[in-house]
Amino acid sequence: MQATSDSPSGRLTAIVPAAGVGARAADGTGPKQYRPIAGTAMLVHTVRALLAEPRIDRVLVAVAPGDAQAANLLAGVARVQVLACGGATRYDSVANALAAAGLAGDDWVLVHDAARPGLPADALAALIDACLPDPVGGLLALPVADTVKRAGEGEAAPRVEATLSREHLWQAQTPQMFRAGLLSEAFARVRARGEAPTDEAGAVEALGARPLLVRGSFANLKVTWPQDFIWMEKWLG
Ligand SMILES: Nc1ccn([C@@H]2O[C@H](COP(=O)(O)OP(=O)(O)OP(=O)(O)O)[C@@H](O)[C@H]2O)c(=O)n1
Ligand SMILES: C[C@](O)(CO)[C@H](O)COP(=O)(O)O
Repeated sequence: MQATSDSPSGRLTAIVPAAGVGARAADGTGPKQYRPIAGTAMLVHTVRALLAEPRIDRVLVAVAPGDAQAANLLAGVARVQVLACGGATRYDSVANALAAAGLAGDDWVLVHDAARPGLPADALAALIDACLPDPVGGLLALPVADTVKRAGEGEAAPRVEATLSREHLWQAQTPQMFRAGLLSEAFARVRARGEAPTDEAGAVEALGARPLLVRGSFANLKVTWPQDFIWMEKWLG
């Protein structure tokens, strides 16, 4: 499956992985990206946040094969295309969408989780401003603010095994923005090693490159647990 593109080289394409099942947020109503938040499906909030940025030329939404919900929700929305190319992991879904996107090596790709509907416009603009002149690209992230504990393994009631230093630690968010050529090369490298990194920066790091860390926002929370919906409802409502 190939996404149609009239983008000249150097343009910016967003890829939204939306093929997860949302096991940690499960409430029996299906994948979390379709659950309403303030009356609108999570995925629609996420796509709107990306479309509000004029430098994004098009948004490719990667859904599981056979999933018709995204296509129904986004039918007729300009600059949006739904691709039934989702895979077994987030990495597979993004890699499949990138392969289908038909991009030139120096086109930019901005990958953003469907599960982060609260992306603020200023954080997205700051990421693009920082990455466009950069040779590597980068990601939104937040410096770790809390004391970090490591728990012991296999315990019914987890107990602290160690307190770790939080110095220099950041929590990765999305979007993550890289040139299509660099990201394809990075994905090929990790695939050859039999790895499936949990974010795009992790793949780029495997090439020895050092992505930029651009300060994100708490509002850009990844909706993961049932209680995250309550907070996101307040932010988006
Ligand atoms: N095979 C997969 C798994 C995840 N994702 C997407 O990757 C993003 C981040 O993943 P996560 O929040 O972990 O979502 P789920 O995998 O759906 O959640 P869970 O791990 O709780 O099942 C989500 O937008 C999700 O839809 C995807 O496109 N393809
Ligand atoms: C990419 C990501 O949002 C960065 O924090 C995160 O890793 C995705 O979540 P997953 O649970 O690893 O799919």
